[in-house]
Order: sequence, then C-alpha cells, then structure tokens
Amino acid sequence: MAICTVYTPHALNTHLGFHQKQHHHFLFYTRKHNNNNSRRVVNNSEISCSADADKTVVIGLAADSGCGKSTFMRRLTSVFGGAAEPPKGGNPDSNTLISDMTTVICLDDYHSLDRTGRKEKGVTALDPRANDFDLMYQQVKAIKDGVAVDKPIYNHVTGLLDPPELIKPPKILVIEGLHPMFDSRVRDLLDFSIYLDISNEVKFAWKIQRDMAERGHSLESIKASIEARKPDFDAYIDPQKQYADAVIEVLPTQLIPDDNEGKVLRVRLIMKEGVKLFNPVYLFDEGSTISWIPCGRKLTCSYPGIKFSYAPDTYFGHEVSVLEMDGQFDRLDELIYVESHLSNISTKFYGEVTQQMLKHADFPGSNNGTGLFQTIIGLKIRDLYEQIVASRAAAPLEAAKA
Ligand SMILES: Nc1ncnc2c1ncn2[C@@H]1O[C@H](COP(=O)(O)OP(=O)(O)OP(=O)(O)O)[C@@H](O)[C@H]1O
Ligand SMILES: O=C(CO)[C@H](O)[C@H](O)COP(=O)(O)O
Repeated sequence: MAICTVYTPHALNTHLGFHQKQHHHFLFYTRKHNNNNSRRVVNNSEISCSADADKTVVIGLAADSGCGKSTFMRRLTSVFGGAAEPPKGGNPDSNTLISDMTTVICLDDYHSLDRTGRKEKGVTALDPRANDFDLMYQQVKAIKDGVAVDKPIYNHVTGLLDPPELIKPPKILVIEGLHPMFDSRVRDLLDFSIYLDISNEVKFAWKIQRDMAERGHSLESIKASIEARKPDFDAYIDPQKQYADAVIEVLPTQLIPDDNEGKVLRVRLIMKEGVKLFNPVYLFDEGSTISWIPCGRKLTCSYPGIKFSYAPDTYFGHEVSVLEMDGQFDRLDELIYVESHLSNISTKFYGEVTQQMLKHADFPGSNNGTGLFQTIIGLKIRDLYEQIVASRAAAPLEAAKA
C-alpha cells in the first residue's frame, strides 16, 4: 500500500471551490512491492505515489541570517558529489539550490508578509506572524511523500513574493532557514536536524566582516540591525536548538584571555544520544572525558595553539556527547593527524574529512572547528541517508519472509 497525494493547481481549486493551498490525500492500493514512484499529471493535477523505499529524506538546518547556513550547505552537497545550482531557466533570484542528490530550499520562501507588509505591520521576518507555517508543512510533507509542489519565492533583491517555482521530490531535501523546527508538524517531518548556534560576539564579528567590508554598511547600522532582531531571535529562533539532533556552537576562544576579535574560535559539536541511525563522533574513547592538545611533532600550531575536548554532558535535559575544538589549524593537510584520532566519523575511506576540508580550503571556517564539524555532520547525513535507504529496501524482503 502506498499513500498517494493529489495537488491541484489554482485554476482547478478555484473551480472546485477550494483554497489555493489546499490538498487532498487519498489512500490507495498499489501492486505489491512496487518500489518505483509513479507520478503523473491528471486533469492538470500532479498525482504521485511513492513507495516507502523512494521517499525523500528531509533534513532541517536552523540558524539566524548570516550565520553560515550557505557555507554549510555547500559543504554538505559536496559530500554527495556535484555542485548545487539554482533551478535551470528559473527565477534568477531563486533561493533554491539543486544537485544530483539534494535540493536545498530556503524557508524565507514561506514569508507570508513581504518587506513592505512587515514594515506596515511592525513585525520582523523572524516573527511567526510573518511566515506561513501551514503551507510550509503541507509542501514539505508533499515532497516527502513524493509529490512536486509549486513553492513560493521570497525575492531578497526586491523584498517581494515572486511567482512560485516547481520543486520536484529529491532524494534528500534540506530545509534551511530561520524556522525549520518551530512548527511541531514540520519538525516531525525531519529525519535529522541541525542548529547553528553562533554566539552574539562571533555573529557581530562575521556581520561586520560581511556587511561592512563586502556590502558597505556602516557599523551603526549593523549594530542597529542586530539589536532590532534580538528580541524575536531570542523568542522564536534560539529555542529551536533544544530540538536539534546536532548543534554546532561557535564561541570566542578561551585560549586568548579577553579576546574580542572573533577570529580564533571555540567550536562545540553537541550530539544528542539515542537518535535513530546517528552515532555521535568520539575522540579516543567513547563516553570518557578527554582533553587533548595535539600540537607538537605531528601538528604545526602557532599561537594560541589548538585544544580538543570530548565529554558526555546534558543539553536541555537530553544526554549528549560534546566534541570541542578551540584554536585553528596552520596547515590543513595536517588535519589527517586529528582525523585519525576521531571515531564514528562515517568516512568511506581514510582521510576523507581532510580531503573534503582541503577541497574547500577557501570556504569560511576551513581552518577551524566550524569547517571541521560542518564537514563531519555532512558525512553523518550521508551515512544516515544510506542507512534509511538500506533499511527501506530491506523492509519488503523482511515482510515477504515473514
Ligand atoms: N565558519 C565561518 N568562519 C568565519 N566566517 C564565517 C563562517 N561562516 C560564515 N562566515 C561569515 O558569515 C558570512 C555569511 O555566511 P553564509 O552566507 O554562509 O551565511 P548564511 O546564514 O547563509 O547567510 P544569509 O542567511 O544571510 O544568506 C560569510 O560571508 C562570512 O563572512
Ligand atoms: O532573516 C532573514 C533570513 O534570511 C531575512 O532578514 C529575511 O528573510 C528578510 O529578508 P530581507 O531582509 O531581504 O527582506
């Protein structure tokens, strides 16, 4: 049996007297053990039935704007091979990135109020009232069920909502943005979730670097924009980290007393225990408490050096493992020394983490824990995906045997 969903376009919905965003589920019997998705267009409506084995795996990535989501996404898609590009021939201001295996959609596309609308109502884009969670849920669920959707586009250049773009179900759908874990219905669709937790000091340093150096904004306007977002960030974005399966926390270094430059970073990878198909990474000895300064014969370290830590902990009442790296690498090729001391990193060959990091040495964070942990989480997501596919493929065989 498979679940089939029918999506009707606006014209037909209007004819039938439905609201544009409404969709209908039909329970449907298909031939036994049919592993192929069947998708067809009937009466201008797209009907798709997905056998479980082919269902889209959905990953959520939450963070405030300017906190490294795009960089993380580039590292993730690279793990699967191939480059991610905007939909061909579509809106040049589309926020979507498509590669062979993955489609990354930006949840800004579910803003229900455009820039003017938000200004008139006096709400920020972080406020749930400026976002359409019903549509977000319906469309992510439809894609997960194997149905293509017409997703709106929020145009960051004009501040307007543009005509929708067609999103076909990929093997892996990543929903990235401000609120992937805010609405419990959307949260329940996620097979894995990540929160990028950038401390205020570091966020400020990155904003200055990008918005002042690259976009010509003044220091005052950057400070004002961070301040204006803060109450809604604290109310609606930050609390989502309690639901994340993995959190990458980025803090100022502790290796330089009173450092406020934000260049050297202390990065913590917080990994929830007991998450299905996800085995946390560990250093030397699983479950123990380790402090490791690898600088010496095998790793070149200039001031202030590098310090790794690993320990069990609790996070919002959950048992977690925390791997921490404070400091930065002088020579990226020497990362292999660190990699060889980490376990459960889900590589396919010795040195794969180092190879990925070297491949993207020009990405921000490649010399510190942000790049290292983003790369490792990318490998863990690949591993999770492969396990899900393998378990789904095995399920009909098991059922047939029973
Ligand atoms: N790991 C990092 N180390 C240093 N700087 C970083 C890092 N990640 C991001 N940045 C800085 O933050 C800026 C924004 O990064 P990125 O575009 O990946 O974030 P984003 O969350 O996708 O932003 P937005 O939502 O505004 O598009 C980069 O241009 C860079 O200046
Ligand atoms: O928090 C954000 C997520 O990227 C943006 O500020 C929000 O999407 C509004 O965009 P813009 O400032 O371009 O109108």
